[in-house]
Amino acid sequence: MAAGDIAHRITDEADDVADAVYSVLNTIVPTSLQLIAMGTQMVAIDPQLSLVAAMVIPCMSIVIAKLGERLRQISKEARLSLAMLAAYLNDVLPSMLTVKVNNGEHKEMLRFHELAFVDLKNNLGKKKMKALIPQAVRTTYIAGLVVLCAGSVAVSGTTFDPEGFLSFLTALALFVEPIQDFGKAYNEYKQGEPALERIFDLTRFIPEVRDKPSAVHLNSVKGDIKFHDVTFRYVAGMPPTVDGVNLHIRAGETIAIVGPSGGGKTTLAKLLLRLYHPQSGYIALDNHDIQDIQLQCLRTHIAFVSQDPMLFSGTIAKNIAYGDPVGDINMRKVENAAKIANADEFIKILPEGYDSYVGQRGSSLSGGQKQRLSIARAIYQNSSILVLDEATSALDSRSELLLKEALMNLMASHTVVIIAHRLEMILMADRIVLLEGGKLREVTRSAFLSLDGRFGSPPDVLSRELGEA
Ligand SMILES: Nc1ncnc2c1ncn2[C@@H]1O[C@H](COP(=O)(O)OP(=O)(O)OP(=O)(O)O)[C@@H](O)[C@H]1O
Repeated sequence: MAAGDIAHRITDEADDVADAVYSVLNTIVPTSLQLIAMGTQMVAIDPQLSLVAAMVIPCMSIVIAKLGERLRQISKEARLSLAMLAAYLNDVLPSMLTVKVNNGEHKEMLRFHELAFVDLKNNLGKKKMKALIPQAVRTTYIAGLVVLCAGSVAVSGTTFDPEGFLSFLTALALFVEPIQDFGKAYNEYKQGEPALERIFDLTRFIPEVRDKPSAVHLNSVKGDIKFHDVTFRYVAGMPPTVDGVNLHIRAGETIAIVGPSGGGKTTLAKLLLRLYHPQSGYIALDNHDIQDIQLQCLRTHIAFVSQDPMLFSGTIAKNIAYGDPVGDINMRKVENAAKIANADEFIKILPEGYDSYVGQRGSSLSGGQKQRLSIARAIYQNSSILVLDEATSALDSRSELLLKEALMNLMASHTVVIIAHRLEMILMADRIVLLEGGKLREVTRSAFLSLDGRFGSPPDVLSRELGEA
C-alpha cells in the first residue's frame, strides 16, 4: 500500500466518515419526530387517504436503496482515484530533483493529467448522482401519490371536503420533507461507506512482527549475537535472500559484512532488528531468541544507521534525540553525540545552531550532513549494538577519517556491525564476512583484499591499502 494512500485514508477519508456519521445522527432524531407527528395528523384527518399515502413509502425506499447503492459504487471509484492521485503526488513531489535532471517534467505532467482527469470524472459523477437522488425520490413520491390518489378516488367515487383536504395536503407536505431528509442522510452515509471500509481495512491490518505475551524486557545486554541457520525470502516461491546463515558476533566485537549489491546485507540487519521474521532458523541476542524479547526493548539495544539517512521536519537537536523515549532533549548528550559524529562543526555555524530546522526530510542539508546527523542519532541512543549500513558513503575522506577515529573509541565498548563497500570502514573490523547470493562465509583480510575490489573500493585503492594494512 502506497504511503500517500495511507495518509489520504487517515486524513481526508476519516473526515468524510465523520461527515457521514454527523449527517446520519443529525437527521435521524428530528426526522423521526416529524414523521410521527405528521403521520398522526394525517391519520386523524383522513385514515383512508393516509393509508394510500403510506403505500408510496415502499416505492421511495426502493428508489433510495437502488440509487444509494449506485452512489456507494461511484463514491468508491472516486475515493480510489483520489487516493491514487494522492499517492502519485506523494511519490513524485519529493523526487522533483530526479524529475528535473532527467527531463521528466513532460512525462510527469501527462501522468498527472491522466490521474487528475480520472479523479475529476469520478467526482463529477458522484456530485451528479448526489444531486439526482433527491429529485428522483421527490418525483417518485409525487408520481406515486397522484396515481394512488387518483386510483382510489376513481374506484371509491368519493369526493373530498376541500378544507379537510387542504389540511391533509399540508400534513402530507410536512410528512414528505423528513422522508427526503432521511434519504439525503442515507446518501451521505452511502457516500461515506467506502471511506469507512477503507479505514477499517487499515485497522484490520495485523503486523506480522509483534510481541509475544511472554516477551521479556532486558534492562541491559552485552551484545552477543547469534544467527542460527537463518533463511529468509521476501516473496514465497522466490530464492531466499538470506540462505541458511550461521554467524556468531561476540559481545564487543566489530564485524564487517561485505558482498555484492543486492546480496542481502541490509536484509540481515533488518532481521536482527526484527523488521521481518526469518522463515526458518532464529537469531539470539545474549542467548535470548529475539522473538522472545520485547520489540521496543530489542530496538533500544540496537542503534541502526541506515544507508538512506532519514531526518524528520524539526530541529537538529530533535532529530539527534529522536530515540529518546521520554521526548526530553538532553542537550549535553546531543552535543556530545554530534561531536563524535563530526557533525558539531557544521551545526555550530548554522544561524540557530542546534535549534536550526532541517526542512522536510532534511531537505536543507547536504547528503553528508544528513548522514552525520543520523550517525549522531545512533550515538545518542547509546545502545550496546551499533549497526552501520553504508553509513559513511556520503562523507568526504576527512570526515570519514574523523568518524573512523570516533568509532574506534565506540568499538571498545560496543558490538559493531559495519555494512560497507568502503575499504577504510571494512578494515576497521575484527572480522570480515562475505554475503553473496544469500550465503555467508567468513573471509580473512588477505582473502578479502584478493577479491580485487569486487565488493569494496576500486583495485588501485585496495592495493594501496594492502600495502598499509
Ligand atoms: N521489501 C522488499 N521486498 C522484496 N524484495 C526486497 C525488499 N527489500 C530488498 N529486497 C530484495 O532483497 C535483495 C537483497 O536486498 P538488500 O537490501 O538486503 O541488499 P544489500 O546487500 O544490502 O544491497 P546494497 O549493497 O545494494 O545495499 C535484493 O535483491 C532486493 O531487491
